[in-house]
Amino acid sequence: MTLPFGTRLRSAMDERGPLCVGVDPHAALLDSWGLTDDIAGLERFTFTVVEALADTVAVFKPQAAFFERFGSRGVAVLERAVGDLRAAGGLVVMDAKRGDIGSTMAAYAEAFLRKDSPLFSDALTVSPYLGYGSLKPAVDLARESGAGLFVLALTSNPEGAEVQRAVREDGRTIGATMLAHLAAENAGETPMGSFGAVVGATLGDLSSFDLDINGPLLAPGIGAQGATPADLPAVFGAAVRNVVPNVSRGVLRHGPDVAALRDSAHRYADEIRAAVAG
Ligand SMILES: O=c1ccn([C@@H]2O[C@H](COP(=O)(O)O)[C@@H](O)[C@H]2O)c(=O)[nH]1
Repeated sequence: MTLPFGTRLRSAMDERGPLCVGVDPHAALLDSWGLTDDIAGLERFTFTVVEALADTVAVFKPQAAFFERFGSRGVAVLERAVGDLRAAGGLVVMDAKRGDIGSTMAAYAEAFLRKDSPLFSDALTVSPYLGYGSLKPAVDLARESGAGLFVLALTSNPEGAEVQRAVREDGRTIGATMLAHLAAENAGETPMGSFGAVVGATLGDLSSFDLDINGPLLAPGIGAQGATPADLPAVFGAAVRNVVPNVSRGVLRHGPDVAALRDSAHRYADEIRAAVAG
């Protein structure tokens, strides 16, 4: 029987360190690695990351858009990468940010969260901006498959505030409302639930939000977007223990040298561990 995502995530971060590396084959990164911006370049980039990091990093977050831009052949590379990363013991959070009316959401959920799907991932990022309830098919299938979700709550980009900090009639912000839904989803789970929030590491002091959702907080924004591991305690407060810090370009820019990629990931993991232990 598959253990729930929250349980597997806690073990993976305890064993391999609290780091999520993004697999984001930007055209600019392919170029800086001396690769062509085509399927051959995509494959070389992706499987170099797999070779360098699959056996040492806890969590990987492939950004689906960078594979989808090459059509079906790009998606085939993504499928193989997900399989290889999982086979080497890494957890895969598919960053596809899916969200739609419930009946369509059920199909998105099948694509990423049904155990025999070619793109089955340990967790999926989802957008709740068609209403949190529209995510129910994904919540239900994730529970059945032992997978997880990361719901966009307080994103790392400055534009997110106009939606996520908007205040509802009951006085709560939209972001706080999403966090409350997730806390309800995770109630009573140990060591933590499987339903996480995306909360940017770039956002400064978040003490006005209740981040205690008893679930993981996926924190993009470290490295290229300007946040650092040392910022994490001030941003997340007591919830820092449940933070899954993501670094994409900050690690990937060290390729294509396999040893340099590994060194960079280990440095980030060490810095994050020190900051969290603080
Ligand atoms: O709020 C969000 C949600 C997702 N992302 C994604 O994370 C990575 C960040 O990449 P860096 O190179 O480390 O900046 C990327 O895939 C984004 O789409 C985010 O940045 N913010």
